[in-house]
Amino acid sequence: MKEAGKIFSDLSDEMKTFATLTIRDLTKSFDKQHFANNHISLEIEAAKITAFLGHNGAGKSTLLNQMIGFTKPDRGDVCYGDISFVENRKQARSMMSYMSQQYAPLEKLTVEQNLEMLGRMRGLNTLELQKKLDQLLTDLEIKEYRRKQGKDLSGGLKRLTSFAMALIGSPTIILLDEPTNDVDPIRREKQWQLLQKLAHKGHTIIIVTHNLLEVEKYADNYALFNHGKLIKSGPVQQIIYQKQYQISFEFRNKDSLALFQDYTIINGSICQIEIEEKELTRLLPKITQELDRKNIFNLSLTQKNISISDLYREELTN
Ligand SMILES: Nc1ncnc2c1ncn2[C@@H]1O[C@H](COP(=O)(O)OP(=O)(O)OP(=O)(O)O)[C@@H](O)[C@H]1O
Repeated sequence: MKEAGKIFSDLSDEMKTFATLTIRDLTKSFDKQHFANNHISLEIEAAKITAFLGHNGAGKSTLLNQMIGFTKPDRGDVCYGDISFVENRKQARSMMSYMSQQYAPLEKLTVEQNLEMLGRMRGLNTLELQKKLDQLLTDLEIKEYRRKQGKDLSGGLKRLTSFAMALIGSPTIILLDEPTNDVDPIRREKQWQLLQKLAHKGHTIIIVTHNLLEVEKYADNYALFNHGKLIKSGPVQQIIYQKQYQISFEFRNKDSLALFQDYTIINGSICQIEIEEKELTRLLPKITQELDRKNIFNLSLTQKNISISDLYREELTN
């Protein structure tokens, strides 16, 4: 097993040595009846943004809490390369930053004092600290609020300060629980752009979010959870490139619809079927046959790409 401190001390600001974060059989029950996390196994790539998705109560925050070591798993492990974060909680916390759903800025400290505190804890010297702090405030367009105390910030500005606190000092692994909530559309874009920059440098970014449009636009990978279980995971682009076809036609005789399993009837005379690309070649000849028998009129075929919202609905609604 590699020495725990070794990988971390090797990392410079422009970090190059990154490992996969491996979650193995992670299980947690708070009441011995329901699983908040139910035997989760997942590999999280370095240099990527991975979005954790799922309904309220699906277990996403519990998983983050176990990764950083705030919650002890009943079983399982989280490993960064060869380092077990469950066995080395201190190590986990020195390599990770965590932005929780609750606001982080201390109320009596100003925005910059909050950031300075975190930057110093992560080992930045005065020069580096000022540079990073200025850069973050500029990138997030919150420079004008730098001398405001935590208690005087709006909800969105608290969220942005918490976000900057998670990023300052460029931790190797960054865990973010709903960081774009309450934030205006322009600054949200800035948040995602910052995360993409960090991912390009090799950082592991994990973000819990309910904003599927943002996931589609900015995240590399997704993991979908339901009732404590991991349902599906993979690259976001893999979903988007799956094609689905929508066939619709006008029918005279309902008997002709017996050919198809799932269809929707619109206005009593139009049948609509959604099929995947691989099903298209099987179904089209049948439909054409029906056309020949003059039961089907006005056939139309449209192609649509599947979005992450389609996948979410398909997997999580019955
Ligand atoms: N400290 C705790 N004590 C008891 N139950 C808890 C605790 N933390 C979480 N839970 C329960 O574990 C389950 C998962 O909660 P969790 O907060 O991880 O879900 P989530 O996916 O992050 O939800 P949301 O999207 O609403 O933030 C829920 O049933 C929740 O009530």
